Formats: sequence, structure tokens, C-alpha cells
Amino acid sequence: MTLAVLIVAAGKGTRAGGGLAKQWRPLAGRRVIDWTIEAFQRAGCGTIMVVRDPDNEHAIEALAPYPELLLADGGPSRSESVRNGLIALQEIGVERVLIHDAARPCVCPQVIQQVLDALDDTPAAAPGLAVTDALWTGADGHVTGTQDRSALFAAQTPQGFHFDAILAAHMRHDGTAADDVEVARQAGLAVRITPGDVNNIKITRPEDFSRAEHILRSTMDNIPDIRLGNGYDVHRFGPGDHVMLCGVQVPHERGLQGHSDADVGMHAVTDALYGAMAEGDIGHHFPPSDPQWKGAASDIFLRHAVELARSKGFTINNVDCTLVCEYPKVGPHAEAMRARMAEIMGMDMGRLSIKATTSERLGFTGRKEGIAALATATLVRA
Ligand SMILES: Nc1ccn([C@@H]2O[C@H](COP(=O)(O)OP(=O)(O)OP(=O)(O)O)[C@@H](O)[C@H]2O)c(=O)n1
Ligand SMILES: C[C@](O)(CO)[C@H](O)COP(=O)(O)O
Repeated sequence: MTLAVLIVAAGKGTRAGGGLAKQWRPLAGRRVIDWTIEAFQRAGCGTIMVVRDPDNEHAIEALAPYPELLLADGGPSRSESVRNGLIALQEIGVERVLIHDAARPCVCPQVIQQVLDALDDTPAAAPGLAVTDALWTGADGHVTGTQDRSALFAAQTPQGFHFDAILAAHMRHDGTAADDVEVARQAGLAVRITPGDVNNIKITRPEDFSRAEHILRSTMDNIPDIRLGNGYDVHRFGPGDHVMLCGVQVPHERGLQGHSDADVGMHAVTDALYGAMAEGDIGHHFPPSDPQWKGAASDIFLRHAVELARSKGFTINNVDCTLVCEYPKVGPHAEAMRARMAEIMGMDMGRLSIKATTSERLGFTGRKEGIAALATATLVRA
């Protein structure tokens, strides 16, 4: 099913005040429109069209960061803006459409998905929140009666429709409807109510900005904690007949000197893990002044960093290591190195890269005085 999202952003935001229309104003470090667009991009909704005010220069420049969006010109009312967008979408052969207010930046993936799911067996669906407060009628500052709320819902967006049905409904409508459900119902379409969300507020008045900011910031806390670390190490050549590189013994006419087994690649990876956690480096955890680490196999250090990451709740997402040397040739051993490192770290080989380069005979590595290694690691905590 070809799906498009129509975000209406051509309003003037009069009730919200503040000069610039609300959808272009800052919110939680970005702009209202950015949060709204991203909510649908993250839900994987495909084509997104934004309807904006063609007479507002700011509105035109404001969408420059999104070259992938389709654009349409708004009209004097919300309903007319939607109709213009639907007409423009007609050209790209859409089967379903979600129509959403730019002014609802806190929409969550569940609300979007439940509308989409409902469209599998109904031509129209929209999120609604059952009214929970008692309702009064009033006049002259006094309550004049109470209203039965058992069948009342507060309407939200995105409102979803089979495209041809809502386009036909809008073409027949006089353009005065508050929302697209009203247009659909007037055309005789059945509209299913899907679960709304108290956080899916529409920024309407000035105080709604701080409510929306609070909602977005509390949702941001659920974004995974992603850490990036880098590591760099160097060991000089000395007497010997092999070098240890990423846990593999590679025959060579010289050895690498160091307090431990001088596995320069494993040290760089270990430091990248410590770095991602802001936990210092190998020297901090295993001081070279401590004789117990003399000649130690470097997997002790790597295992310690991996365990520390796990104890802090991190998963190692991926590791990339580059060895810099003229000799020995790393290529023939790279797969064995990946396998060994993956085994020590308990991770999938597909997330672990080991590669090598020369330094074009420049510098200490070029003069074959030693080997350098660089590593990057990402850790993720849900
Ligand atoms: N002519 C219009 C009017 C409204 N909208 C959009 O419809 C959504 C919901 O409308 P509302 O909250 O009423 O926005 P405004 O019309 O901008 O607000 P106000 O009535 O306070 O001016 C908003 O994203 C708004 O940009 C639109 O695209 N075209
Ligand atoms: C479409 C809507 O968001 C549903 O709640 C609403 O109707 C928009 O406009 P309003 O002018 O604030 O009623």
C-alpha cells in the first residue's frame, strides 16, 4: 500500500502568539516542525508532504533542510490546506494518507501505527481521547447544567484515510470543517476511533510550548545512551620472532616491546571501550609499574573493559580497528584476528572490523620502527 503523510503547516498560529507562526518556533532544542516531521520519518511512513503558507518567506526557507519532502501551498483554512495537499498528492498515486497537524509535535509511534492498522479494514480512522472531566454548560460565569460525557472524545491527529475516499470527500466539502473526520463523515464514511494519547497535544496557546517541551524532553530520556570511544597505541619493534596482533601470533623477524605482550591492536580497542565509558585507559586500570602485568596476555585488559561495559548495562555495538605498519602483512591474518577478538568480547564478528594500512614509508611506522593502532568503539545502553 502506498502511504503518504500530509502535514498541514500553513496556519498563522494566532492563538499561540509570539510573532512567528507556532510550527516554525523553537521547541526543546529544535523547531516544532522538526519534531513533527521526524516522528513520521522514524515511524517509516514513506512520502511526506508539508503544506505551508506560500506567502510566508520564513515558511519556505524553513523547510530547506528537508529536500526529500514534497511541498504544497496552503489555503485560508485548515480544510482548504488539506484539500490543496490531497490534490497535489494525487499525482504520485497514493492509496492511503495520514493527515497530521504540524502543531502536534509529540505524536508517538503507537498512535500512528494504530491508525495505520485500522486502515486495513476501514476507510477512515483517527485517534480520540475519551473525555474524562465532567462537562458543564455555562452562561454569565455560572454553571447552567451538566453534559453527558459518555460518548464524547477529544479529536487528535494523524487522521488516516483511504486516499480516493478522502480526496472525493474534500472535493465535495465547503471547506469549513474543523478536521478531516468531519469531512469524511459528511461524505458518509465510517470513521473508526483508535486510541489517542494524552501527550499528543496540539500547541494552540502560549503555555502549550512548555507542556510540549516537557513531554519531548521526558521522551528523550528513553533514547538509548550511545557512547563513542577512541583508542590509540604504539609499540616499538625489538628482538623477537613474532608479534601479537589482536590476539593472533603473527610470525615476524622482530617482536614488539612492552610491559605486557605488547598487543598494540588489542590495547587500542581496550582503550576505545574505556574511552566510551569515560573510564580512563589501560594504564589507569593496569598500571605499568605493577609487576604482576609484566608479560601479561592482553586479553586480560580487554576482558576487563568488556566486563566493565556489561556491568554498566552497555552493549558493545561495534568496533573498528586499524593497524598501521609496513610489515608484517596483516591481510592474511585479519579474519583470524576478527574471530579471536569477537570470541574474547563475546560479540558478533559482523560488528567487528580489523583492517590495516601502511603510512607510505613515512614516520616511525614507515621506517619500520614500530606499529601503531587506532580503534573506535560504540557502546549502547537502552
Ligand atoms: N489555513 C490553515 C490553518 C491551519 N493549518 C494547520 O492546521 C493545524 C491545526 O490548526 P490550528 O491549531 O488551528 O492552527 P492555526 O490555524 O495556525 O492556529 P490559530 O487558529 O491559532 O491561528 C496547524 O498545524 C496549522 O498550521 C493550515 O495548514 N492551514
Ligand atoms: C484537527 C484538530 O487538530 C483535531 O483536534 C483540530 O480540529 C484543529 O483545529 P482547532 O482550530 O484547534 O480546532
